[in-house]
Amino acid sequence: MIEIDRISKQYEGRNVVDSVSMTVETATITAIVGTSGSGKTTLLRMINRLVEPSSGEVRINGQPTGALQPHELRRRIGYAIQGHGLFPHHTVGRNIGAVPELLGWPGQKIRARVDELLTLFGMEPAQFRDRYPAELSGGQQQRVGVARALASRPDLMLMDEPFGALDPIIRARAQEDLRRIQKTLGSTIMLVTHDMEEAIHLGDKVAVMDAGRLVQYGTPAEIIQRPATDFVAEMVGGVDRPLRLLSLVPVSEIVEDGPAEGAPVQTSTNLRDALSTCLWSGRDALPVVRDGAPVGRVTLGAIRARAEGPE
Ligand SMILES: Nc1ncnc2c1ncn2[C@@H]1O[C@H](COP(=O)(O)OP(=O)(O)OP(=O)(O)O)[C@@H](O)[C@H]1O
Repeated sequence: MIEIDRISKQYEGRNVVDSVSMTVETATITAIVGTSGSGKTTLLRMINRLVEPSSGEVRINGQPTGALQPHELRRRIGYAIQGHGLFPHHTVGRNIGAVPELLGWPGQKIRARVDELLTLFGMEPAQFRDRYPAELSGGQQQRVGVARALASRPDLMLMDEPFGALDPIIRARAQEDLRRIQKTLGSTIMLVTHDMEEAIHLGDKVAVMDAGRLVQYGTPAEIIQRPATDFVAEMVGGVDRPLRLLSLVPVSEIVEDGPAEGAPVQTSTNLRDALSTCLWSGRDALPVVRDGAPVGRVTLGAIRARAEGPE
């Protein structure tokens, strides 16, 4: 568990981060979102003490970060930045193994971890281990950057706009990869983004920053349904709020008994996709299957009711 306790940063007498408190549960993703200059990066960097807080403290599993030595902090907190920050003259393998090497791990253990991470990221170790960053695509470099930050199995992984430099298609893939790997490894991740869509898509919790203050901290559904301030409402965007809400809910939640015609959807399909299938195919109910076996139907009426808010 990560506890951020009334942490502030002043520059030239101005609070750029103003008494932010939040608790981050282990094995979750927290997305810190806000406009430019709202203090997101400063908040993130106070967690690994790249920026020294003016006041307040951060505790990792109960231990204040101020009491940890720099090498301890490096081991316990991974950090990945936009543009990847890879060492250009080191191979992929050395880049990923950089922190374990610093920590004095035996070579065999480093190599095993490098190969494990490359495999998790869908990059064949034999093919990629000895390449240099310049010989990789942008998406591959991004994956190596994240793999490097995860290599020492940190208690916490900090990511600053990790997908900022990627084009939208690669970005969606990269987000999915991160989700999958986070679940596999049980990592605790805090990431900064200026994109509310990305925050809602990736975060178990979303922290909205405005002018140095944490204005709302909640689940994506809470942020969408009950924005705490006009600013949050504006960031979420009023118009397609129901659609965003639907994209968070799987069909399994509102499946009911009864018949329906045509091609089925999976229980894991989200309601936004089910709605577009209904509208696209002109049906007011869709059969639902789980692992190929019929389990009932989902109706347009039930999707609409769900879009209007929780019962
Ligand atoms: N070293 C510094 N000295 C003085 N002011 C700073 C310093 N670092 C950041 N600031 C100011 O603090 C405020 C918050 O900056 P920060 O980088 O945390 O915001 P951000 O939300 O991450 O913005 P962006 O999305 O543009 O990166 C800004 O007004 C910035 O100009």
